[in-house]
Amino acid sequence: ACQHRLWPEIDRISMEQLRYARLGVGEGGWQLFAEDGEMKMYKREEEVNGMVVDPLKACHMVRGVTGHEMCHYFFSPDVRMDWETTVEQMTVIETIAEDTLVFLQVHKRIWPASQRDSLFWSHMRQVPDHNDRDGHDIWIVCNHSTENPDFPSNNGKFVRVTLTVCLVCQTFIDPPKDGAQIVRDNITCKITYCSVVNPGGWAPASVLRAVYKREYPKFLKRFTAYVIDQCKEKPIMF
Ligand SMILES: O=S(=O)(CCO)c1ccc(-c2ccc(C3CCCC3)c([C@@H]3C[C@@H]3c3ccccn3)c2)cc1
Repeated sequence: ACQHRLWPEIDRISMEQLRYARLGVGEGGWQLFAEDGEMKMYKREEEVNGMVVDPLKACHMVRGVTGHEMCHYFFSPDVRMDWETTVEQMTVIETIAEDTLVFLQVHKRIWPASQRDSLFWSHMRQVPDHNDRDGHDIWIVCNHSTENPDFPSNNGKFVRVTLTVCLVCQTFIDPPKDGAQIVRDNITCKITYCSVVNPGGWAPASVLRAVYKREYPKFLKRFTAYVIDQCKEKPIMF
């Protein structure tokens, strides 16, 4: 992967997104728009050329899974269609490395907007976390739009969205008493999910904002429930 032409961009954007995810929501005009238990969703209202591109930042605490497990299932193409209900087709068009893939996805049409597709590299990485006492690393998956001459955007069929998404997960362990073995009940995963999606072509602001408001909470709740369900009978992947 390190000699691939995209590697410098992949490395830079992934680390930028890690820093961005770890910034609090105290400053920068974030407004809380959805809450569900431990999950808090914030957005900023932004438009580019009259198109809604509202950045999103979601913070969540999930008990019983590790950050490695959360990122593993988010990254894996094999299980994508099991939890990602807003995607109609998903293809891996390039394998840059075992932790770096290029996806082409066709998203379900959201009336009255025209149907969208997305083409993005996806990179998973473990990052040592210096200021974390119990020494558990941070896992990140970063998805960022890219181009590929074999799959030109606006090929007449779909409008190509551009996106930058990151899932940053940190594992916290509440060690059991008397040195007993760690079980899932002793584990909590702190998730920060950030996303900026540019619709790539005009769509009514009111429709897009309603879609964002409805779809993001559903998406994150469904994904985290899926990971909990997949992991509960399996050995812990730290
Ligand atoms: O986290 S991921 O990388 C997981 C891999 O699939 C990812 C998540 C979401 C998208 C996405 C793509 C298109 C659209 C819209 C834009 C105009 C018409 C379609 C949206 C809007 C934000 C709303 C939305 C949010 C969540 C789920 C579906 N819809 C989101 C892409 C990738």
